[in-house]
Amino acid sequence: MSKQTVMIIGLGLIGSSLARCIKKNHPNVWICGWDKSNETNKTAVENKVVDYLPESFEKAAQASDVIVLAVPVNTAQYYLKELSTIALKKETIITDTSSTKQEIVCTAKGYNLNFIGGHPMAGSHKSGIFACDENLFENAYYIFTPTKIEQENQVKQLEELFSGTRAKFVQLDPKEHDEITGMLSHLPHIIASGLVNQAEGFNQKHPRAKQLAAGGFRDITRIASSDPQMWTDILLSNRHVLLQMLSKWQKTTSQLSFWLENKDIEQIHRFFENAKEMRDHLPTDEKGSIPAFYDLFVDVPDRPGSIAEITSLLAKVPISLTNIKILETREEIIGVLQLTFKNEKDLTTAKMYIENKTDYHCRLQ
Ligand SMILES: NC(=O)C1=CN([C@@H]2O[C@H](COP(=O)(O)OP(=O)(O)OC[C@H]3O[C@@H](n4cnc5c(N)ncnc54)[C@H](O)[C@@H]3O)[C@@H](O)[C@H]2O)C=CC1
Ligand SMILES: O=C(O)C(=O)Cc1ccc(O)cc1
Repeated sequence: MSKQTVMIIGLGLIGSSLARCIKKNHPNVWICGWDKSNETNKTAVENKVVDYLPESFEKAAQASDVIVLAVPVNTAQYYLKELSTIALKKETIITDTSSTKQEIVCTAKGYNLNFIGGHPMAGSHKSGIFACDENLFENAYYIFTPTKIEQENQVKQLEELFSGTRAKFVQLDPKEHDEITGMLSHLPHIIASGLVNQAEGFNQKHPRAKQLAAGGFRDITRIASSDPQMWTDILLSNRHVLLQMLSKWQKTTSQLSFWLENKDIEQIHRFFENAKEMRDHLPTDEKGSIPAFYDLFVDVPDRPGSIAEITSLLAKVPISLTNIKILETREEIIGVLQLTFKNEKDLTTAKMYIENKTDYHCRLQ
């Protein structure tokens, strides 16, 4: 029997990370990559993210057992149309990674394609192949949106193929998927970007504000650094759901204005109390739709080599440090080192190590 062939269209953050996950558990699967960017294609082959780049899109699609669309939402629609004109193998499964599901599932149905919508609910504000991370999906939810009972077996095949993601596979109806992600992912992106935009005007009037931006503002606006084109596509694709959510959000802000005008202490307190109650009971040990980022902030003193001291100290400990960033927020110190870990255990171990072996001050926010 010939090797199973998987074609991945779009080798950016999600496509390249998925390719690595497939290879991890299925080294014999033959992965063929297709991206519009020559540089990305070159990087993918050089780093063995994919096995080969075909010359003919049509021939590659015909030879594939699974085709993964890991391109922007609108582009995925275009590829469905292309694939509908090609005589694929009867059993070939087409899946995607798009952040919205109703539109694409409907398009695929229109073309009578053997399509199973997919959405790994993990990612990053980074994009492109250089952000490739084979641990990106670990413990995150990976949603499939099959629409026919007969697809059950094919969902199992995809789960097996993607088992290297170590994600938690779940199934949702496409409409429910878009409502949930609208609430938990798309609306938060709108609000985060709105806050940053509002602060931009404010900063012009108060130049020192930017320097002081830290803590809460930084935390809740991280996702505003995401790719603008990707989010334009997502919003337009889920516009019906988001229009309803934005209208509800407007009611929330009007309500707050009203309480403030009337100095309604009780209502304002209840507003924060409700939110705290809900937030405190969210699961914390999984990525889910609210990505878990385990950050440790270390105040770095004005001493040469202090950053190197911390990083070399952590290199001796078996923990997974996923990101290091230097934040300059206070004038009396060089800055604050933001260390991001994969999980809470690693964060706690690192904090203990730094506190035991140095005199640097560690904070969780
Ligand atoms: N970034 C994230 O955190 C997540 C993104 N998604 C979804 O996954 C999909 C891919 O997102 P990312 O990998 O983050 O984006 P990305 O920007 O990192 O990668 C997209 C890739 O598609 C390629 N591409 C664009 N147009 C193309 C075309 N016409 N033909 C071939 N290749 C083309 C680009 O060159 C790029 O390499 C999107 O639909 C996004 O909504 C899903 C979960 C998380
Ligand atoms: O970086 C973050 O916090 C994200 O929100 C990542 C993300 C982006 C798009 C998705 O469809 C799912 C997850």
